Amino acid sequence: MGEKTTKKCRICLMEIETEQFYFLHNENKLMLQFKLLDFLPQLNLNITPNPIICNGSIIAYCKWVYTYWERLGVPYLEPSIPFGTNKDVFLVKCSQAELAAKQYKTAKARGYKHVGIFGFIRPEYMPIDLELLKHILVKDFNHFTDRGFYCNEEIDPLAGNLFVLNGNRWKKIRAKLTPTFTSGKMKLMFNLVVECYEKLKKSIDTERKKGPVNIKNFLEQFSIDVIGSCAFGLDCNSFGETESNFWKYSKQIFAPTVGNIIKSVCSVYFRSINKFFKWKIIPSDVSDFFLSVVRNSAEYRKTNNVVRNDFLQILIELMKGESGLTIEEITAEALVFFLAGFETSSATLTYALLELAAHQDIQQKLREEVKTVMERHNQVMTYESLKEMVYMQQVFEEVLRKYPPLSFLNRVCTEEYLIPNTDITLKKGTNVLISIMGIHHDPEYFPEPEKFDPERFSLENKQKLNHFSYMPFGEGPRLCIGSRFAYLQMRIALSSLIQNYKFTLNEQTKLPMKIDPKSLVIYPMDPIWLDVEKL
Ligand code: HEM
Repeated sequence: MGEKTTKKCRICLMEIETEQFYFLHNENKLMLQFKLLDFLPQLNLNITPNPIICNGSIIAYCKWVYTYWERLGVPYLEPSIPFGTNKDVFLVKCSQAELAAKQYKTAKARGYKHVGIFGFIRPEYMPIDLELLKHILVKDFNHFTDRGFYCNEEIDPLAGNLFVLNGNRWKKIRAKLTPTFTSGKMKLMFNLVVECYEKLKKSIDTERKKGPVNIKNFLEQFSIDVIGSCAFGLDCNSFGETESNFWKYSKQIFAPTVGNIIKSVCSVYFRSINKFFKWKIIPSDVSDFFLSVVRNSAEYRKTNNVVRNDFLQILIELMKGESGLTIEEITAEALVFFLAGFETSSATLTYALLELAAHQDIQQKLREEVKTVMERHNQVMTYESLKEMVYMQQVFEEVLRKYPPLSFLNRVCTEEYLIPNTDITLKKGTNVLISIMGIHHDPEYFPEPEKFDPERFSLENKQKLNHFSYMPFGEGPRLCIGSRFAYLQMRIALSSLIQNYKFTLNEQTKLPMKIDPKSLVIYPMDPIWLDVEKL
């Protein structure tokens, strides 16, 4: 065994083995270290602390921080040292989505219009009142332009993507990418998605003969194929026997390893730690893989005069001209289309099939609509024919209400902000958390929220909805850029599946379904087993 290296704690001056540094060392001390890293450069103090004073002062410091919202006059939820109000997420008892929804529900039940919470020792603000939401997301957007994630484009170029970028950098890239998602561009990608669906169908056909199908896996593979084809110009062969590199590296980004979890937590709550250690969000081998895929595809297309109707082609075009994007920038965007689009779309399709299997009457009604529209179009599926499937849209809207894949929105206060109709000022740097799941499950807006009922989104009922009570794709200038594409692939898959197969719940499916507490997107923890009968 090699020699163990040690590191000296900068607060209590103890020697600790490097690999155990984060885990065995007292968490509280670590928290204070984190916080001091934020403040030390500004204070310019020469501190020589000792362990006993350190422990006591940490607790005192946390207690003082936890009076933050009280001092500001904002009602708050009771925190505990050192997790703040995030304890259940950290003990992996529930997902961040469920916790935020619970916090929303508690605050609403107490009649609060907004509530203060704490991510460790960082105060976070959660608006409850829909008018406040409207201000933060739309009317006063210039005070909340960023999500507040850490990103260092110099050492981690692929992390500098649309989802993470801040301020003017975000504005510039968003303006360049917006034309990528027009209806015209979506139409051009239609056939690429249909090709991926054909592979899904073939593979479901083989699998269903063997017994119940774990539908979640199949829809994941379909989504990977779609985005691999459209954003990277690749045939990912996710349904193949051997594991493709694309599948392997993609999974690596989402893997809930201890390292990934620490980095993600720090990138939201302790940004200065990421800055200090120069941590990369995207591991080097993953970055190298995606960069080489995009570089090779771009060069191949240029040399062989190949033009393909996909995102990559549009991104390659954006490299032209003086202010054109670099190869790193276009790779970062192709990658974010994948990261933001893969699990969200596959989770929505999975929940749709789960609900349809549990509600045979809704499944049959949807099948009849698909058949009628297909007959009207001589059995030819087109971009336009899919849009005629009004009930299917209602089904998706209800699925996205009940299971919003990205179930909370992040913003950070980028300029001091006077909360409307109060004398309370939010400080620059305050994190804002909006619980979409909480709002979508609020009986004031959606009576009997646990009931799956696509009629909520009939033309007539939709008109009665408060716009800000339903936002599965977010709201304001930072809303999801890829919703059209998500709908394109989801409509193609669902209409074809429903036309060809009947889905029923298999007894192996555990209900009520549990959400994976380690996943950021609300994702089923266990497989969803369905019996699939060919029609
Ligand atoms: C059912 C599928 C999807 C859902 C529910 C969803 C939901 C969301 C939500 C809630 C946000 C945050 C919006 C906000 O902060 O206001 C977001 C942002 C984003 N989404 Fe999606 N999304 C989906 C599919 C996709 C797809 C397919 C793509 C790309 C091809 C995509 C690309 C993005 C990007 C790039 C952002 C960041 C936008 C920005 O900050 O300017 N999403 N999405």
